Amino acid sequence: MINDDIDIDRWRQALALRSRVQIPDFLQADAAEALADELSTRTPWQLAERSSGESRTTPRGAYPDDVAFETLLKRGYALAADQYQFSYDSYMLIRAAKEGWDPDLLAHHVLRFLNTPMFLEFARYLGSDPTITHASAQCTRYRPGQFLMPHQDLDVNEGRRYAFVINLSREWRPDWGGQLQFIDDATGAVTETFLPRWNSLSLFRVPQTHHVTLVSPWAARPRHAITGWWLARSAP
Ligand SMILES: O=C(O)CCC(=O)C(=O)O
Ligand SMILES: [Fe+2]
Repeated sequence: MINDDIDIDRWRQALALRSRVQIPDFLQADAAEALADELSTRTPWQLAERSSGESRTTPRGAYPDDVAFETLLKRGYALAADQYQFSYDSYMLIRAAKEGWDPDLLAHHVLRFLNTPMFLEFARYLGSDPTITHASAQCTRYRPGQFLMPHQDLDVNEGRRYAFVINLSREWRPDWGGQLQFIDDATGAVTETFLPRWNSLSLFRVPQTHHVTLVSPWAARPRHAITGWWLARSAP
């Protein structure tokens, strides 16, 4: 599933030095194509957002219509002036696997692959982190107007060591927004921007302050990704 030509030692060094990297051509081309096709045509998305003041995910099969979607976005924008907000579409692979949702989806293979001994060995080596034992993953989609405000990915229970994003939207333009940016807590400066480039892996050590900028109204397609964390956990 991963591209055999990745220069692992080069990225390992860069990651150790800078705590984040973006690796191009991460998946084998046919896997990237097949997953991207599934994300854009067959994934049963649920909307995750906080416009009620608390995080909510719409029930399966009840994705809001355009009017309701716009209403929720506008409510979220109003609250975003002084509180943490986000709006993105999610397909929760861990929950889906546990509950037996949609067994024909290819995305299930990704979660399984990320948890094979071989991949976890690769993750520990690439991240110079012997504590990594598991990976979580979800599919995500950011449509025009959706966003994820600054946060650090800290989760006391989960043991998140690295965050990863496999970007699966083709020919993403910088003016389409949807950029993963890293913020210096002391100065507020943007220290690095990762465009969601086709088939790149954005990988960074947790915690770091980061956000996903608003996807522009004129973006020609949604921003699709498979994202999650490499975890240090004692039990499954
Ligand atoms: O999609 C991305 O680039 C990052 C997503 C993220 O930060 C998160 O889901 O916590
Ligand atoms: Fe994050």
